[in-house]
Amino acid sequence: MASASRPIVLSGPSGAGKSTFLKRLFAEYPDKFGFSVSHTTRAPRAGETNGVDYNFVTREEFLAGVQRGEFIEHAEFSGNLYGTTVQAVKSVGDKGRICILDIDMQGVKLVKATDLNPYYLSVQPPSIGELEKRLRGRGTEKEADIQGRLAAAQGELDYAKEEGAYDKTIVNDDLEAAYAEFKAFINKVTA
Ligand SMILES: Nc1ncnc2c1ncn2[C@@H]1O[C@H](COP(=O)(O)OP(=O)(O)OP(=O)(O)O)[C@@H](O)[C@H]1O
Repeated sequence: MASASRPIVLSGPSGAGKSTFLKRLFAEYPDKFGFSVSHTTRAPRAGETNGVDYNFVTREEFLAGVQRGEFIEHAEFSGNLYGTTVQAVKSVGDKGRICILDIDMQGVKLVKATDLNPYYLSVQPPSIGELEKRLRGRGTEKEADIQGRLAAAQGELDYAKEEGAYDKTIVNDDLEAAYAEFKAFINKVTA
């Protein structure tokens, strides 16, 4: 299989800079990457298209897929099921794009149990103190939520230290330098 079709898993603590990197990457390469389309049992909202915004399915269809082992992960939020199938990730590659999965450590472990064979990339803050500063600076979370993210961050960093957990780790200290390192890795594995 051509290496260009292997997905890329991007992980690391909340606030480490994953979205910042991806925003820049997608702006630089608008046609090269894509995200998988999730499945959901919630009803489509006005303007949403099946297969584009979500794969809209019934609860029965969703649960049958789970039974068949088709989902990488799934969860229930306010009465509706949401999840990602292995096929949804493969479909991105079938359309000639490289699928990027922006997921946490639990997600990484689940992806490792599939046959997707992605590259695993960890983005890390220079320190927990700096991470806290950035999360506060972002201003998108309430105090309790920030504490939860900081508590989870240590677990993410410990997991990343395990042998073979990631193919590459980038410490996002100076943004320009870190983004350059990120881009170089992506370009190398998608060349
Ligand atoms: N190198 C950097 N130096 C200073 N601030 C940064 C740097 N990289 C990112 N930031 C800022 O830190 C905050 C967190 O970054 P970002 O939202 O990209 O994190 P994330 O890993 O995507 O988090 P989440 O998993 O919660 O989506 C943002 O406000 C961003 O602008």
